[in-house]
Amino acid sequence: MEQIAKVIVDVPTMQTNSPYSYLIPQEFLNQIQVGMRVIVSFGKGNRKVQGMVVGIDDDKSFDGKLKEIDSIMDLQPVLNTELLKLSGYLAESTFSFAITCIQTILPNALKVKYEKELVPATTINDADKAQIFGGQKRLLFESDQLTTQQLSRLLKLKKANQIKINYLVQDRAKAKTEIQIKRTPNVSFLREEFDSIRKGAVQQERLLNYLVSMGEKQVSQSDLIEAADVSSATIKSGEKKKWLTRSRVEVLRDPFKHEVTRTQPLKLQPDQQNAVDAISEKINHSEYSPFLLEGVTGSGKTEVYLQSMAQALSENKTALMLVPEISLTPQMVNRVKARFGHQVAVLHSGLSDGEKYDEWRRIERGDAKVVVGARSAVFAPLNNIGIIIMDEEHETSYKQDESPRYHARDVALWRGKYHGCPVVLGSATPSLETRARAEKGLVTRLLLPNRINHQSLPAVSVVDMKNEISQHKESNFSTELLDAIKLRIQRKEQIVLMLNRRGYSSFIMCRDCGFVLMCPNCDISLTLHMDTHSMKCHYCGHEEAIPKICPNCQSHKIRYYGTGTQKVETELKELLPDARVIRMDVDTTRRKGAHEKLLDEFGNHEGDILLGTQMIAKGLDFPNVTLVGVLNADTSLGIPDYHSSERTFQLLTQVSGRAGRAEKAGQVIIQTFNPDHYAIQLAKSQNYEQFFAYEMKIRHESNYPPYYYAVQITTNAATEAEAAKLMFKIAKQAREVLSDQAIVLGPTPQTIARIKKRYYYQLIIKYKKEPQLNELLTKVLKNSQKLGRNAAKVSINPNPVSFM
Ligand SMILES: Nc1ncnc2c1ncn2[C@@H]1O[C@H](COP(=O)(O)OP(=O)(O)OP(=O)(O)O)[C@@H](O)[C@H]1O
Ligand SMILES: [Zn+2]
Ligand SMILES: [Zn+2]
Repeated sequence: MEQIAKVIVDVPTMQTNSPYSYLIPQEFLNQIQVGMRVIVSFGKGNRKVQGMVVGIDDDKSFDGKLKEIDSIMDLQPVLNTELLKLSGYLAESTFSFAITCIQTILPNALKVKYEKELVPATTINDADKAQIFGGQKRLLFESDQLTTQQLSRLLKLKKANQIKINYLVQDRAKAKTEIQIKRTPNVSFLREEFDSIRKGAVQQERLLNYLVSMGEKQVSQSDLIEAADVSSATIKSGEKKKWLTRSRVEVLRDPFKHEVTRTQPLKLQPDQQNAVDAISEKINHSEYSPFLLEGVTGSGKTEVYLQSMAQALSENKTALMLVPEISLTPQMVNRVKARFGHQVAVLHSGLSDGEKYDEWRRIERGDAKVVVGARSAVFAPLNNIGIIIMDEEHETSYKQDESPRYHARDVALWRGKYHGCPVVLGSATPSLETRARAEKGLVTRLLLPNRINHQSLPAVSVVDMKNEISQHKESNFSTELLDAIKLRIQRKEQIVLMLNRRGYSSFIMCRDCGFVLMCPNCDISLTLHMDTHSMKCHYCGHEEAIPKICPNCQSHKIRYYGTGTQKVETELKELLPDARVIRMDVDTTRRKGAHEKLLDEFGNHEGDILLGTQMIAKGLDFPNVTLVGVLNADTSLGIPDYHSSERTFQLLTQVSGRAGRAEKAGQVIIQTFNPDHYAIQLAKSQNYEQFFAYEMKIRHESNYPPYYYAVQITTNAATEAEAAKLMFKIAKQAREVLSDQAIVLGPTPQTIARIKKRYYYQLIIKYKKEPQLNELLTKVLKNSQKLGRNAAKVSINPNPVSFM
């Protein structure tokens, strides 16, 4: 009998999206399984490539001559049937390569070449053990060093669980340790030292000042450098003079690893109970059912998630919970851990490959029954899923913006169908798509219309900054907001201030000639970073020094523009010298765990004001916060995209929801130049339903999603002409197959027309039903690949979250 394996080869082209057939060698008959990786010869040159077995046929009818599989890479499947099927769905629905989709699902540790070792299990018999291990405890598994006979033998032993295989993943995480500083306990000695330093040694003076006031706690050297504004050389000389001691200390790598105090389920409010009951019924009946949990901010959605997950566990099933960006939601992760303890696996980008792989294995083995993670956690290898939850389902970070361009919501729904389980999409401001699907009855709506304990939503007022500006110029703070801040500080309450920075950044401009410093590789201005004292490009990473004179006209009046958080912080310190400000933005949260640390400080009331960018809008639950201020509501409105009103409304509602969540009532002040805009007016009344109705009307009138589907086609090339030429050709092909109902926008250059020295053109197709479209797009991709490496490239983005 002959067996034929269907193999997806690691040669990313559209042509290789269908599996290739390979003969299974006699030695591997009935040994090779679907989901194992193999080595095969590919193409005319018989290049050795990796491949994934996606099917096995006992069919002998094949009469052509087939190549044999060369070798195997795994002794057991690394992907199960479900995840393999899912990779197929991904490839098809996102116009991506099958192999890229498989790799997206596999953890990194399995992608790169890691060493594997074999160890005998207790069940192995002595003869086998002696023969294979020859008295050694372990054996490196290098399949290219072994004969097919040897491999076949190992496969059999593995199948009988007589050997075990370990992946020796090198931990690639850096920064496991840091240098910490402790001052000498002898403070009077420090005071005397002021006299001994030579005049003008300002750094040493600053260091002494800092040491005298820092207290007994240990601080990291890098924090000290920043806080005291001294160099590491000064610290070293301080060590020589016995002012301080330095030591290397191990720091926690996983910010979520620390133990959390366990919590018990709360007694549910009636609305919460209804929601949990409806979800539990579907869990118990193993029934696929999409839910929209629409609950105002502070209505207790999290408790509904937790108790629904508990229901799944009690039915011996598992639970998957997705959150927008894990580093931004430490509070949520802690709540899940506090309820489910060691059964929880957390997948986040802060983990090293090794740690991720460990968590992945824990999930696969069934040791972790609850998984919390951001977008890619939707591929967690859970078996027997009883519930899938997607918190803040409207967040755009759920959509991946590189290939495969999937939306985690679609994948969650696919897996929900596969496992027969409820999928709960939760939000205070659902995406229009999801809310519209609920309207059509495709999604069941569960409502939490009230805050816990019937605390009212905070009162929101809108301040027209046009009036303010004419009165007292350039300040970021209106009189109303400033007075409100002072009042809270007096009352020892806390304040959250948000600076809306989407589409807006701090740049440098010459006041004499208007020159703006641009990235040499991209069509975008460079952003000023005070912490590194440099100008950076957010797209390609280009970095250069801050110019002191204008490169264009040599004027010295080159100035810093844009309302950066640092600038606001400086102004706050001038206006309210006694207020303690905690600043949270990309600069202060770059280091691992920094985000959580700052939030902890704020939670412990070590700061009065939490000042930050969008990252502070989500999910924070601090009972002492009674005032939320939005400094500039408009910047996200100004973006020429059909989503901008929706984004602005969502953001304002989310951030407003941070105020008055416990006993004390909350207040929100929104500063804007567009006080009459509907997104701002409706955010003021925090009326999601009204916003939904109004925005749907606008989308209907202008033929936008969710009334239409959309697909974005992009070309890029080394010259603008090439990118445009290919785009126009595709547009022509598209117009030939599309019906009259479809609407084609473009071709146009993209908003940022040049990135990393390549030019971008795009075409948007809005459509309702176009049976020929998918086929055309697949063909376009195939053709573009024949053009070769340096030619113009095409990419396709189905249902883009933005048209820009
Ligand atoms: N049944 C309950 N009894 C008492 N307190 C509750 C109950 N349910 C939730 N809470 C508390 O109410 C507060 C708000 O709940 P939670 O943070 O879950 O709201 P949310 O709907 O997720 O809000 P947001 O959308 O703003 O993040 C939390 O401090 C939570 O512990
Ligand atoms: Zn750049
Ligand atoms: Zn100039």
